[in-house]
Amino acid sequence: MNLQKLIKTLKIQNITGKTDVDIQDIVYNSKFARENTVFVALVGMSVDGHNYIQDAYDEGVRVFIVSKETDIKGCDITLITVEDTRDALANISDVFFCSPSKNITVIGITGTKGKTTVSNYIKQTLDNSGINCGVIGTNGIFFADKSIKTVNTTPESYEIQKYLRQMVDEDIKVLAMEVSSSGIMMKRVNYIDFDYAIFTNLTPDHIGEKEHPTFEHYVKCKSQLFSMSKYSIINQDDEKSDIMKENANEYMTYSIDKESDLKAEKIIFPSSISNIKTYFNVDNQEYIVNSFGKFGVYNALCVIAVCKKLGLSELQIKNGLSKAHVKGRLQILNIIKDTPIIIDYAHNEVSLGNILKTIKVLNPKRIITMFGSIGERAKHRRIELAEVSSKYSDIIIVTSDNPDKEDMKSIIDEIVSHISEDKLKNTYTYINREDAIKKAIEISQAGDIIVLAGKGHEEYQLINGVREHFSDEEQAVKWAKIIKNV
Ligand SMILES: CC(=O)N[C@H]1[C@@H](OP(=O)(O)OP(=O)(O)OC[C@H]2O[C@@H](n3ccc(=O)[nH]c3=O)[C@H](O)[C@@H]2O)O[C@H](CO)[C@@H](O)[C@@H]1O[C@H](C)C(=O)N[C@@H](C)C(=O)N[C@H](CCC(=O)O)C(=O)O
Ligand SMILES: Nc1ncnc2c1ncn2[C@@H]1O[C@H](COP(=O)(O)OP(=O)(O)OP(=O)(O)O)[C@@H](O)[C@H]1O
Repeated sequence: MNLQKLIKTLKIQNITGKTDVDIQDIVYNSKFARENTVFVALVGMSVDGHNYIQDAYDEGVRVFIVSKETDIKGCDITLITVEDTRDALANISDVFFCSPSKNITVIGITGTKGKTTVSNYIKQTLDNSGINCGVIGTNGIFFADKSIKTVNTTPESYEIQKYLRQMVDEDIKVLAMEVSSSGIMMKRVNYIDFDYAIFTNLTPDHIGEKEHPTFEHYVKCKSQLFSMSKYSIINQDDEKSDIMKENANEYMTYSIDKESDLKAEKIIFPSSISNIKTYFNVDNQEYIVNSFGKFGVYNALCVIAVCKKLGLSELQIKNGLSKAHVKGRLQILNIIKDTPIIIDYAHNEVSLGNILKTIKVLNPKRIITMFGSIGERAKHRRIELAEVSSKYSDIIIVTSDNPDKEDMKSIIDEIVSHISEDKLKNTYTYINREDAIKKAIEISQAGDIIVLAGKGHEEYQLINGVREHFSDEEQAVKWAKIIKNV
């Protein structure tokens, strides 16, 4: 594409050098820099992309988009200065891939919890009715027969636009995309033409270094999605629903407790862990969701609301929803007789609390909870997870969960220091997550429920910047076979 065309809608402060040049791709990491590309210098949380302009030049790049002064000189350079390079990256990526979001129905899902579950339920329900749907989110990017791993829940704008283009070209009709607050803050979803925005819920999370400075900032970032979208679907029961409504253009609401446009009634929660189906009615129609707790119903309501808007019949929605499952979300392994193992991505207070509270109602002999907490970020979770697990578990096993460059033992010690006095005697610690899973299985007895929390679908452990292969499911199956002879 000609550079003049690529930057035609960019808000440019200053430009030097020639613009009548051919551009074959866009890069924002010098490691991928090559001839005939534009390098966009992003100011990151760890380093500043402007420091890599020379590296990109050495690799052959001659066109740079920057927001600061740079030392780079040369008569062959085109230097475009803008106020915000993240917004510029989103802008030119949209232009480069010919605005694909205008040719596909885009559903953005935001909220502290439920994004992955709702987006995958939507995909499975639509696919089941013959409407091709793609997903972008924590578990990866999925469309047609493609499955691409993601580092971020909401990838960089360039990647979103690139995969949107591929989806449109592959005749995908709908995209269900998780929109994280960091994604909004980092302008990764700017210039996307959202048809629907779904609000699941909001509680304090992702606050701290490298994320949001305050809860208010987190709320504000989330709420921006609703002004970007044509139509919003909002959880009426959530305390923050008013802020989302204020930002919405047109909206409808869903609920369990308050009055709303789509209210779940006659809810029957599962009475046994071996069959976790929840039944409920909406407008006198019975629906089933493979989940438990109120949150399972809230997630299902999001799916019903958006699928109705997309024109699916009640029967189509019922059929699709009743079959929907998501890897690592309330995934139950019934491999040890009378001792179910639940693998769940719960890694903050709300999600772990929800699961443990719901399990408690099923009256297990004991709840054995294994978890850790991420290194370097969201440090408040260490206190919250310790407190919530102390409240509902009989036995606690604290271990590692993506420590990255932080010392694993000190994270574990910090968690343990917040476990309640009465639960300390029933608390074990293992730096190695495999040892922790082994211990949980070793001490389990018939009637217990084991909860392996935090990693869900993840197939790695992030240690010192390296993703080493690790899967809770694989380890649980392995040690159940060895210890319990299953
Ligand atoms: C803290 C943070 O947000 N970091 C994100 C950031 O990573 P980064 O550390 O590589 O950025 P950086 O190192 O400061 O680099 C700045 C710029 O220099 C460039 N660079 C860097 C090195 C080099 O040699 N050459 C070079 O050009 C980089 O490509 C980048 O453009 O940019 C990367 C690429 O876009 C992201 O993958 C990465 O997300 C990390 C993995 C992360 O943990 N992000 C979290 C906070 C996050 O975004 N989470 C949300 C979910 C949470 C929520 O619900 O809000 C998500 O959507 O995933
Ligand atoms: N609507 C909900 N409300 C509260 N908790 C939920 C909800 N839906 C799912 N959960 C719990 O939170 C965990 C994470 O769910 P899910 O991955 O769908 O949320 P998410 O918003 O994508 O999370 P994250 O931002 O951590 O990626 C689930 O495994 C479940 O324990």
